[in-house]
Amino acid sequence: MTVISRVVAREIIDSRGNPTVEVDVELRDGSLGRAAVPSGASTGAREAVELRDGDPTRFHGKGVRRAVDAVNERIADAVTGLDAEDQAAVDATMTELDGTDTKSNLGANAILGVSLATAKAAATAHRLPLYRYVGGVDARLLPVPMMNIVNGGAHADNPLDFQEFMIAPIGAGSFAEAVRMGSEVFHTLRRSLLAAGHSVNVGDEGGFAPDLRTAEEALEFVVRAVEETGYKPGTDITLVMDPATSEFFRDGVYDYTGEGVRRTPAEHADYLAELVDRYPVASIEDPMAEDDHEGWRDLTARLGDRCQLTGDDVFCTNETLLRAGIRDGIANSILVKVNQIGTLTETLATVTAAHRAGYTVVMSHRSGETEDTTIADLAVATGCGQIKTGSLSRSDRTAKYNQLVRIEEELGDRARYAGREALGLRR
Ligand SMILES: O=C(O)[C@@H](CO)OP(=O)(O)O
Ligand SMILES: [Mg+2]
Repeated sequence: MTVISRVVAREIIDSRGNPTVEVDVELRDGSLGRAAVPSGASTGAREAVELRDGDPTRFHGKGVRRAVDAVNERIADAVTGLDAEDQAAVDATMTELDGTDTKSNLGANAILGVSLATAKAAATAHRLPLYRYVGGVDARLLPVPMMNIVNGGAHADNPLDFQEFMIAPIGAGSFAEAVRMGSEVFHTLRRSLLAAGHSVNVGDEGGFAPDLRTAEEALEFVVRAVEETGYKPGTDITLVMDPATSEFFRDGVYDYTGEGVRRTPAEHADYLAELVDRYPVASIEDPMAEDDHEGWRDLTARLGDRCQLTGDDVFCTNETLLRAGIRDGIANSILVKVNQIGTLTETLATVTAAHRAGYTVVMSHRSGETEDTTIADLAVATGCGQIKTGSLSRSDRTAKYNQLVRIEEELGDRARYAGREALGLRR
């Protein structure tokens, strides 16, 4: 009874006020799956293509009517009658219909909406929560949240060159406790920023966007907020950064425009190593730019045994790019974003390839999000042990944290909180 009987897409609004695709997949037994598609701002060059209309008279050219039409007029016909339980077949049907390597024909936003809604519909038909339908009986590991409390880069209009400064409550006893700890630090930070005369307006992912210039200034504020809240930096709560360096790697140098400094790849690596020495930073995402493979290799050899180095733009959740990186000694971890690759099947294949190679996996949101909480379930389903889904002040972000609180409650005694081991932390 898990045969797909109806597929409908529509244009909805995301957390930045931009249009995005939402898809309903209905099965013959009446089960409904609904999924909304996220969207990035600092995107990797090799991500699957998000189809936008380019018509300046609607949504300043950002409309997704073409992607919605692709679902309603082409994908719906192709997948109606297929078994929603056969996720791989549904996803393969769409990628074949698309016919390109980048999903630029139908749009990765169109394809992903159908892919995720199909899984959700099948889960509903089986009366299973999504995390258990996808992950099976062993899906009971709650991820360490990486909570983004200071925003910069492409996600805010302050001068900070680095995009994200996060806290990860590795010492919590449960996910709910991790959320409480994060929320407490968030409010302490708010007070101390205000006391120092800074704005406490927030950026795209809900972290504060104060007028700071250097990573050191941001890290000082965050470490102090952790301490003032009563937690031990590095033990109870560790720090995570996403400098999103592809955004400021130009002509072979790292161009810190906010700070007013240009660093060669070697100087930039020295700088990151210094930050790791001076602050309890356990994980850095995109420390090197997507095109700076040499820099990536050198940094991995230099810092990889004491810091999680997570590839976002460099891998784009793409199994082929990941395998090349594994072969070349790039990174020791991968950020996984469903819309970078465009189907659930390919996402899961990338997670499996990473785990087989001993790479850690961080499930991630995009800077443009909706109330959809699929990634919370996927973090538990894959047992990856880490999720990055923004701050504690916007519903598009808290929706994921709250879903994980519910999952933990539902699992009861079976739930385990990933804790410090999830980041590959041995020290
Ligand atoms: O760089 C990132 O990791 C993401 C999410 O935080 O940002 P965006 O969705 O803008 O690519
Ligand atoms: Mg990133």
